Amino acid sequence: MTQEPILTARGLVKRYGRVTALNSCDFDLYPGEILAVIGDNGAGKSTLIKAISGAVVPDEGIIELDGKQVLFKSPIEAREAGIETVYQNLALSPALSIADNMFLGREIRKTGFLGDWLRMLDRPTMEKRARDKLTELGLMTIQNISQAVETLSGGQRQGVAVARAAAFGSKMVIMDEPTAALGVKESRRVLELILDVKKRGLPIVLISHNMPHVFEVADRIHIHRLGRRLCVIDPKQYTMSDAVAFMTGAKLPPEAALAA
Ligand SMILES: Nc1ncnc2c1ncn2[C@@H]1O[C@H](COP(=O)(O)OP(=O)(O)OP(=O)(O)O)[C@@H](O)[C@H]1O
Repeated sequence: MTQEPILTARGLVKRYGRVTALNSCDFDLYPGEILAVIGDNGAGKSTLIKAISGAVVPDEGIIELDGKQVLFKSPIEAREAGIETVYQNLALSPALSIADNMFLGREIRKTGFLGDWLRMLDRPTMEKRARDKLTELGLMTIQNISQAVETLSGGQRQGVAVARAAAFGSKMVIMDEPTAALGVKESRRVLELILDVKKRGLPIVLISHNMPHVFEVADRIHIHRLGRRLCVIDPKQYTMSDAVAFMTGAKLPPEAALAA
């Protein structure tokens, strides 16, 4: 890779009592790429993602965003720095509308007294921005912006969560198992959405156990094993069974992948 990474991590360590969830873990995300993170259950993928997104503060190690060292003490700090995460449980409020969900926690207030003092929301602006973003991502065909999220299908909800992340993530978007709870058709739509987000220039970290999905969309695959990055592979040069063999320790990755 000739470009500089957007985000790098070196030597991350996170211990939970006697369990070492991250054991001197390195990580690199480059501009414009979809980087999949795969690994066995308990390998430490979620902990790595939490360290990058501010949900967990590592005990040791360095994270740099755009070449500057960062230490996020909360997900809000990571969000403010441009790192958006779509969690498995989506963190949407079912009873609220699509527009309200898109702006959850970052509502736009009316200007002047009404907003500053009465905390009144600028709903028309929020609805317009939500509509624009969903249209841009090809999601407006299925949704009415003031519809409650609880009336949407799983795939549509995932769409709202991804659109929200794409709308606010200025540096990168992290997606934790975005297709895990979805049917075949809905998964397809979400994969297309991920590719759309990439086309718009945002790099994506995709954590997934679904090998066909990973091999379909990823530019590079970070294989995580025993709390650290074992290797990074190009999905065009390896098969799914190679990836699983590296992940489980059945086969050692070649030197070139280890150095990646
Ligand atoms: N909050 C916590 N308290 C104690 N131990 C934890 C905590 N979070 C994670 N761990 C432990 O850290 C290790 C790594 O867990 P992590 O969830 O990061 O793995 P993972 O690769 O995401 O697994 P999975 O694919 O099953 O979600 C595991 O042994 C897990 O039990």
